[in-house]
Amino acid sequence: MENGKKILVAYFSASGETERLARTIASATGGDLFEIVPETPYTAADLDWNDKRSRSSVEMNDPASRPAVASRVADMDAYDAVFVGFPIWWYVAPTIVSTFLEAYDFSGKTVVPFATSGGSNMGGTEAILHACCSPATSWKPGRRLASRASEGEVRRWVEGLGL
Ligand SMILES: Cc1cc2nc3c(=O)[nH]c(=O)nc-3n(C[C@H](O)[C@H](O)[C@H](O)COP(=O)(O)O)c2cc1C
Repeated sequence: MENGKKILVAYFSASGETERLARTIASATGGDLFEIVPETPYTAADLDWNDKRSRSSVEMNDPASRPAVASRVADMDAYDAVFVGFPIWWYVAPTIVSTFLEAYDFSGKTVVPFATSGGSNMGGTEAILHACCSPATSWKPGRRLASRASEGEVRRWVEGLGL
């Protein structure tokens, strides 16, 4: 960023919408991108919310589920602020986002959640995700944005965060 803060934009995206927004945030902040890639990719059948037995339904019915992530951020220590993006699944973040947050120590860093969705807002997801981080994390209120939000809209939001 212009103030010299190093930004990471980490995101999970099953069908590309959150990835699009993550790229806009990275471009607006000069941040690095990191994709939270599942060790086992989600198939279309896995994402079927009409099927109670689909992988996403089973995982989201079990808040303790922690789907494995395929790789780690090489140098998390280098970052001052980490944006963490995801699609809203069943009104909250996919549990793989908890896997990601629990794998690092965010003490002294700022974490900013963001999401895309079919219309739902962040809802109760911030409390769930905040609890995955050390109490010494500076947590900023997150935001649901359109996946096609403009760089100007993203910049106005980021400026208001006071990073
Ligand atoms: C399993 C599943 C559950 C979803 N639940 C919700 C929901 O509760 N509310 C909502 O507005 N959208 C919901 N959606 C829609 C996604 O949040 C939306 O399509 C999102 O932009 C997809 O992002 P992605 O392409 O980065 O994966 C759900 C999608 C899936 C696959």
